Amino acid sequence: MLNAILKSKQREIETLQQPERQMFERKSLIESLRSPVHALGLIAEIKQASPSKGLIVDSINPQQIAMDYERAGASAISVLTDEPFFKGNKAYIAEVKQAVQLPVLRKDFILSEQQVEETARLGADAMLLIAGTVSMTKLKQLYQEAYNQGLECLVEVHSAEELRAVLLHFEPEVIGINNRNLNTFETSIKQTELVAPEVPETSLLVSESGIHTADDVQQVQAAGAQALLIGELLMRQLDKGATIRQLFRKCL
Ligand SMILES: O=P(O)(O)OC[C@@H](O)[C@@H](O)c1c[nH]c2ccccc12
Repeated sequence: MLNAILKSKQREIETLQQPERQMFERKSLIESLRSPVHALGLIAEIKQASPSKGLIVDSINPQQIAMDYERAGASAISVLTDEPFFKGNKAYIAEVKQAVQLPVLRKDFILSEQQVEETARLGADAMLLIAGTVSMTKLKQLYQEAYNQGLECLVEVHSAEELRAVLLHFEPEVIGINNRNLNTFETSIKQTELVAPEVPETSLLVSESGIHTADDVQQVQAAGAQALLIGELLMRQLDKGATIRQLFRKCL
């Protein structure tokens, strides 16, 4: 599946036209994650569909969801912008920036410098970089280009091997351990326990995907996660605030 997504993304990049630059006040992802409202930082995601789950909700109002997340004490909003596989939209970035004060992370498959520039123009504060999708040399170049454009990055790995390869090239400020294997879609929060010991002390550690219960949250916190990235569970729940409070109830 990942290969199909990357192929489609390459074609998209070939015809990419730079959008007009949106002007918003930049908000720092890392600063927000380091001063959480709840026991851990929370990146709450706006995601209508995914290749593993299909349609998650029938329709979405990104501004309303972002405001609900903000009120519920989220630290940042993750916005899917990939259309073919996640039913996202690039315009959601500006819509969400207009609606809330939180930093906005662009979630897409960023493979080229043009997309980094596009991300800055769309008004995002930060973007996702996935270690399993490009060479390590390219990953480092994209990371540097992002910071040149004033964007922060969440660098995502799935395995300890991937993380080690990244660390040979650079030390990301924010590291995400994706509990979901993007090739098989298998999700296990044990992945965070497995990989966390190899994350440098100076990097902020985010546990991503498959987090559904207060036990899950307690488990990844014990493993060393400083923040969570949650999509599906929050998208399915009408009362975001109650769901988030429930999730943190077993944390210190
Ligand atoms: O919906 P979940 O299981 O809570 O997962 C959220 C997020 O981690 C997931 O959407 C994600 C993680 N890495 C990605 C890369 C691309 C697209 C999406 C993702």
